[in-house]
Amino acid sequence: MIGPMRYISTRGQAPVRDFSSVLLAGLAEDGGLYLPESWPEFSPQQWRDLRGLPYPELAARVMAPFTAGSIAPDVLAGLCRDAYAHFDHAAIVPLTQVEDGLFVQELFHGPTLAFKDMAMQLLGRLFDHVLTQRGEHVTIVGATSGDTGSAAIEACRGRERLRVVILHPEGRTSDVQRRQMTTVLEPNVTNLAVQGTFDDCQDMVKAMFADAAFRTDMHLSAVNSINWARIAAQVPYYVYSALALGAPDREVAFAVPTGNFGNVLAAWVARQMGLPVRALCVGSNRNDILSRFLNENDMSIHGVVPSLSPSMDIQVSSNFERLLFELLDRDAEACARTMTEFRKTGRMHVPTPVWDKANALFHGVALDDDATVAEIRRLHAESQYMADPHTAIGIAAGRAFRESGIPMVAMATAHPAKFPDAMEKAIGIRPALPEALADLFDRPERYEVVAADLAAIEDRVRAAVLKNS
Ligand SMILES: Cc1ncc(COP(=O)(O)O)c(C=O)c1O
Ligand SMILES: N[C@@H](CCOP(=O)(O)O)C(=O)O
Repeated sequence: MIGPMRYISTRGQAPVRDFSSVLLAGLAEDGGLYLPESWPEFSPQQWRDLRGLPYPELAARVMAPFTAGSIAPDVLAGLCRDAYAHFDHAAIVPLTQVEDGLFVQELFHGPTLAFKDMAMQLLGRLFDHVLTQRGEHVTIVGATSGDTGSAAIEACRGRERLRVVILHPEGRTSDVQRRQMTTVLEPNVTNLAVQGTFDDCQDMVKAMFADAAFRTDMHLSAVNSINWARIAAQVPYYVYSALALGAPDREVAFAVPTGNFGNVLAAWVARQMGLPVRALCVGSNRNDILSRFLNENDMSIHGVVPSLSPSMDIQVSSNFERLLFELLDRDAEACARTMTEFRKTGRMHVPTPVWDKANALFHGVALDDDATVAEIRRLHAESQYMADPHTAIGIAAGRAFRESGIPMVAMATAHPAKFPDAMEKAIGIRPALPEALADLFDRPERYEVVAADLAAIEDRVRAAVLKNS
């Protein structure tokens, strides 16, 4: 019997909540991010008992401590079965070996061809379940650099209790990514192309949450990884691959192409739960703030530059705050102070003992576009593996820190067909979209271009709510 899980904010000034309330709240009222009051731990035998389970069942068992007190275990198991029923691979998250000691775990077998479906397909169903129980509606506002948006739209389209407004940076996603969002014409879906970067979109979302009256009136909720439920739903695939490679009786390491720090944070959560994780390798593109932090203790914002891996064109990685809170021994005041200072000055430099703690586990590697192209080419030639630009960066990061006897699992976060221009540049092949998306470029699009201006964006959200009331 598991006790109810309670959630606290990284900034210490928001109400303590249960899982369902955290799901609906998204961001904490003090601007912080929710995380569990204490970390649930699995014993080695409890890990072993999960070996060989079908993915949906494993996911429900791994997530159960996080939803305890809010969602009954059999309900969660049913939602997980439903969420992963239409993935196009029997294993859901298949594992492939590409080199000696180096494995790739494919997380892109869901409907929008990116790892975001792993959490979002479940979140759509969790929202429906909790909102139906409470007789409520919410307005989801989300920021995307390309993949979160389409996964959220796909998971929420047509759901009666949800309206979804997605902000993407105009002209900074791939055409496939944009069309996956803008060709969905259900009335509960609104797409805004913001004249700015992903960081501007994310700042607009956070500013809407900080506008207390607007937040309450619009019943705002979030599907970005600022929402704890997103992180919780990303933990199980790390468990799945670790168990397949010998955990808990053998250590494993993970390599994760990183932008908003949500995916790699989920791996860190698995470690907090007792999974033997030796190392976490963070791959960045030329927007290399995270690898600069890990290598030089320099988290200074340089401005976002477009790259061949647009989903990682990010400088302010929201989820780093959850790690920082832990690195600061859960001192919420210090965490709030550090984050406020970071946003004011654009720089963060943490005390050396804190930085050392991060470095004991995390390693950072940055690849520019030329190195990314070279890595895609190398993988294709030497391992006959077709990696999209994000995945290639993760694999390169993993190779840089591979240790003998410790399997390194690199996360394949998107299908190469989402980035045909980059793939053509690297290997001369434009990977075809799967059948379900074959006519994507013939479908009509609907979106509005807006300035990165809070009042203008709040107006569009109000209009979307009115349309769907
Ligand atoms: C394909 C792809 N890879 C990697 C990332 C980075 O993941 P995270 O933001 O969780 O660090 C993203 C965006 O989030 C993505 O869409
Ligand atoms: N790369 C993401 C950016 C948002 O990340 P999230 O995990 O916080 O939703 C995207 O593709 O939109």
